[in-house]
This record gives sequence, C-alpha cells and structure tokens, in this order.
Amino acid sequence: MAPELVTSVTATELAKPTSLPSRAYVTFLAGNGDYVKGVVGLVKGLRKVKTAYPLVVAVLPDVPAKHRRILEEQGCIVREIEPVYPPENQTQFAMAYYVINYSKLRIWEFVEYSKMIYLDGDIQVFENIDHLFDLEDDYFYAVMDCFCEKTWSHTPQYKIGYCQQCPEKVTWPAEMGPPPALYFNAGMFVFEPCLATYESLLATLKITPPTSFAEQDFLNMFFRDVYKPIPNVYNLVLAMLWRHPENVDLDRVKVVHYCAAGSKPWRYTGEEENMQREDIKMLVNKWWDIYNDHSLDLKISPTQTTEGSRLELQPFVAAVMNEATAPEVMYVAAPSAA
Ligand SMILES: O=c1ccn([C@@H]2O[C@H](COP(=O)(O)OP(=O)(O)O)[C@@H](O)[C@H]2O)c(=O)[nH]1
Ligand SMILES: OC[C@H]1O[C@H](O[C@@H]2[C@@H](O)[C@H](O)[C@@H](O)[C@H](O)[C@@H]2O)[C@H](O)[C@@H](O)[C@H]1O
Ligand SMILES: [Mn+2]
Repeated sequence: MAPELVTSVTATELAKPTSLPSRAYVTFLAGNGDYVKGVVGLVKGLRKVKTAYPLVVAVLPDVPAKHRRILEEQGCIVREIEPVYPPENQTQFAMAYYVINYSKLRIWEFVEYSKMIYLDGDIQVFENIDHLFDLEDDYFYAVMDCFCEKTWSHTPQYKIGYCQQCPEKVTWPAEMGPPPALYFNAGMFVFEPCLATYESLLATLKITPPTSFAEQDFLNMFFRDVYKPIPNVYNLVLAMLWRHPENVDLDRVKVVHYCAAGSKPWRYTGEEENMQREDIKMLVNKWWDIYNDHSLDLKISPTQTTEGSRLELQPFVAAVMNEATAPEVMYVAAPSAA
C-alpha cells in the first residue's frame, strides 16, 4: 500500500511537531506598530536553534491582518486574545504602555499545551533551550531581575542601593523588615497553562491595585510561593551588563532580552545611555543577522500553502514589513575587531 501522498499542509501544521508532547513557545503581540518585527526575529531565531516546538503568538484585536499573515507565513500559530485590563487606578506605570501587558495573562487559557515557555517579542534565543520544558511541573521558572535602573527609583530597594543581584553589597536593614522576596523579570518564564490558575489570576487581578511594573509585579505576587529562579543565561536583561557585569558571562548567554531603553534592535539609534557600548552593538547586530537571514524564513513550496497564500506573497510581505515602521536600522557600526 503506497504511503498516502501529502498534497498540502499549512505552515501551522508544518511547524507543529507530530510526536512531541503538547508544548510550545508563546509570545504576545499588541498594536499595529513595529513589535511585529520582534516576533519575526524571534520565530526565525527559534528556527535557527532548531527548536522542536512551535511559536504561538497571542495577538490583541488591534494587530492587523497583514501582520498576522506575516507571522503565519513564518510558521507561527496566531491566536487572538481579548485584552485584560487592571482595575481602575491612578497608577503611574514605569512605561505608560505597560497597561496592555496585563493581556499576557490570557496565555494561561492555552490549555491545549501542557507546558509553555513565554518569551517577550523583544527577546532573541541564540541557543536551543528546549530542555527547559523538562523542568519539574507545578513551579514557575524565570530569571531574577535587577533593581538598579532608574525605572526602579520609586522603590525602597533602589533608594538604599539594594539589589537581589548582589545582596551582599548593601545588606537589607533589619529595621526595614524582611528583604523583598526574589523578584523575576516577566519577559521570559516557564509555566503550565491551567484554567483554574487562569480564573484565579483574573479574579485576583480584579482586587489588586496596579503597580509600576504592571503584570510583572502582579505575576511576582501571584507566583511568589512557587517561583524558582533559573540562571540569567536564559534571559539576559541588558542592564545587567553595566549594573552587574560580574554576574554575566556573555559567551554562555542563551537568551537576550532587549529591554534596556533604546535597545530594541528594530528601533536602535545608539543615542540612549549605554547604547554605544561595544557589547550592545554586537548584540543588536546579532539580532539583525537573524532577522535579515532569508535562509531562516519558513519555506512554503507552491504545494504547501496557508489559506491560499503563495510564494508571490513574499514581495507583499516585504512591502508590509517596510510599511510597518520607520526605515530599518539594518546594522550599527560593527564593533572594532576584538
Ligand atoms: O506596543 C507594544 C508593546 C509591548 N508589546 C508586547 O509586550 C511585551 C512587553 O513589552 P516590552 O518588551 O516593551 O517591555 P520591556 O521588557 O521592555 O519592559 C513586548 O515584548 C511585546 O511582546 C507589543 O506587542 N506591542
Ligand atoms: O510590563 C512590565 C514589564 O516589565 C519588565 O521590563 C522591565 C523590567 O525588566 C525592569 O526591571 C527593567 O528595569 C526595565 O528596563 C524593563 O523594561 C518585563 O521585561 C516586561 O516583559 C514587562 O513585564
Ligand atoms: Mn521585553
């Protein structure tokens, strides 16, 4: 009996593993601006490191169809979610747009997956991290954040110069009570979707006054008792390079989080503080190398189509990407040869 000839598969099916447990990476996309470039870079980076799992993109309704199609053409599984808003409050978020980041909570509803790794759209994966899916269940894994950037200037720890990255440098004064619980950066975490957790998250949010780091603060409070720190090689918060260089070995870093002000590669101008550092320029160029590498684009042969799209869409995709944002900064001045 001749094997059944597969005549057409969608990019989604191409991306979906057939024999592996229901696991996936997931990111979050909002708006019609340039973060879609971050997600394209992310899915190409995951492809470059030969991950066995697909990338799900939770999109808010304001993400335009053209951006969704670009992501589907790259093999992403695009899932529309409804926004999640915190209770009304006069909070000044560290960044005004952080208010939309509460919508990340919808990913706990993706229960068709037993385990997921969340990655911000401004993250790049430079080495395979699939092994994190094998971490013990029932915990919340993420990398510890740093309190030294001025985005933290409203906090007691910043005011006394305390940071969990170097607790011995400025010890927490007894008169201020117990030191802050270990606090993670919410740009990357390993979690298990679960409807009961999802309902509890939303119910708890309704009675939790918003704070400066929005859903990151909320997730730290909610998962405080099950949070397990993982090494910073899995989420290099760029400020660590100048705040705690003793805690960073760039040669071992697997995941880079372009969260420092001015470091988003697709918007990089080099003008902000710290953005002329050679290590920053090198990391921004590494991101562009992947983004510009067409060998990493998902190959959709004429017989493998997604909703009728064809190869001729490629020029369409390029046009939309250029239209999506300001002219691309393709490369920064290459760092001087080491
Ligand atoms: O206009 C926006 C702002 C944020 N995001 C998503 O929300 C995440 C968190 O925001 P951001 O990374 O800018 O926060 P940071 O890590 O820089 O504090 C981003 O990575 C994107 O995945 C988005 O899609 N569109
Ligand atoms: O909505 C709050 C955001 O808070 C976090 O970003 C911050 C945090 O890392 C600070 O510690 C840094 O000082 C700052 O630069 C950085 O932007 C997450 O990366 C992001 O995903 C999101 O949760
Ligand atoms: Mn981020």
